[in-house]
Formats: sequence, structure tokens, C-alpha cells
Amino acid sequence: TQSTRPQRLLSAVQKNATRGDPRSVVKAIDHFCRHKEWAMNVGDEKGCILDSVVTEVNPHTVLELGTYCGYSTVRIASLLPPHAKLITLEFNPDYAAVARQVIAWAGLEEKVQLVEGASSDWIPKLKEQFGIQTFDLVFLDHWKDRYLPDTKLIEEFGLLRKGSVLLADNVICPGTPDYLEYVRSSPQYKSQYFKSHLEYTKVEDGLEKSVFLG
Ligand SMILES: Nc1ncnc2c1ncn2CCCCCNC(=O)c1cc(-c2ccc(F)cc2)cc(O)c1O
Ligand SMILES: [Mg+2]
Repeated sequence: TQSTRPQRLLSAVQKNATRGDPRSVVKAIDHFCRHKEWAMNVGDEKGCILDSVVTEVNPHTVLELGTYCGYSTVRIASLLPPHAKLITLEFNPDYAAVARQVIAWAGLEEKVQLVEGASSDWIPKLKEQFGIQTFDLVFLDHWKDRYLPDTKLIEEFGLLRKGSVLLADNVICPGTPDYLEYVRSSPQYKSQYFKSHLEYTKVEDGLEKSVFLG
């Protein structure tokens, strides 16, 4: 049977990256997506912005919505302090299967909990299931029309504390207009737009960083 794009991306990692070296895994994926097949990873340009926000926040608890092949999972987890935990939710079992292997190749399994299922089903259960109080950082990169309802769920279930940071991918392309309107107009958030480009292209896109004021 034909391989899928995520499977071909995984093969490129296993062929070109060094086991236990997250930076080489990131490099191998970016090379594959730039020279072989485009894929919807956050990519190298927005990835540098992601890295700077992760480093600034220095989070002990991270929630990622939308794992895909684990590219941003690896970028984030490679920057976490010891004993920090990253929970990443992936809806598609085929993506999840590839992401587990990419995360393992990077040697980051200890820091990452990949959970399969829909964000709307899991957000209400994260406290009891994983003993989480609040998240220091949330990276939104899943269905674009789920950013706003899931942010409201995250607020409703008390998963944010004063100073928690939401970082949202694709706020321009494909776009998340209702989410942007919400975080930019709500008195509960201090928002900032980081202009960039859609991964591996010249099309405008960017990340929106929103600090929860409590
Ligand atoms: N736990 C969960 N709960 C709910 N949904 C869940 C989920 N886990 C996964 N999903 C379902 C997300 C599926 C992928 C989401 N990402 C995207 O759709 C996405 C699309 C583009 C894109 C841009 C221009 C184009 F021309 C084409 C595509 C770029 C990106 O950076 C994107 O992140
Ligand atoms: Mg994205």
C-alpha cells in the first residue's frame, strides 16, 4: 500500500537525523518539507519565534493542541527544564503513530505525554487524568475553528493562572479570526502579534502570543 506523507516524513527523520539529537530531527523535517514535500509543521521561521517564547516562559507544564508529526513537540520539549511535562493532544491516530516515533527518535519520550483524542473531549479531563493544576504555556495548532471554543474550555476548567501564555499558530493563514478578535479585545489577555510566514512559503502568517491576566 502507498505510504502517507507523515510516514515519508518519519522515514526522512530516521534516515537523516541522529537518534537522541532533537536539533537534527528538526533540521531533517525542515529539509524534507522544503525540498521534498510541504507539510503543515510550524516550520523553521515560526519555529524560532516559538523557541524564543518557550525560553522566555521556561514552562514546567505545557499543553499542545494538535501534534501532527511532532515537529513543534520536539522543538518545545528540547527546551524544557528537567521534570517539566508537555501534554500534546492529537485527534488523528495515524498522525499520532508517526509523532510518537519522531518524539522517540529525538529521545524526548520522558518529557512528552501524547494523548489521542479530540481537544474538546480531553480538556475537561486533564486535571484529574494527569494531576495538572494549571498550564504555564499552551500552544494552539489544531483545527483553526477550535482555537476559540477550546480557549474558553481551558478558562472554564481553571487550567490557566495569572501569567499563563497562549501561543497560537496560523492566526493569518489559514486564519483564526474569531480567536484573534477574542484575545485582542478581552481585558483578561495582553496580546502580541509576531509577523512571519506560512511554513516553507512566502505567504504571510504569524503567531499570536496572549498572556492571561487572571
Ligand atoms: N486534539 C485535537 N482536537 C481537535 N482537532 C485536532 C486535534 N488534533 C488534531 N486536530 C485536527 C487538526 C488538523 C491539523 C490542524 N492544522 C492545520 O490545519 C494547519 C493547516 C495549514 C495550512 C495552511 C495553508 C494551506 F494551504 C493548507 C494548510 C498550516 C498549518 O500550520 C496548520 O497547523
Ligand atoms: Mg500550524
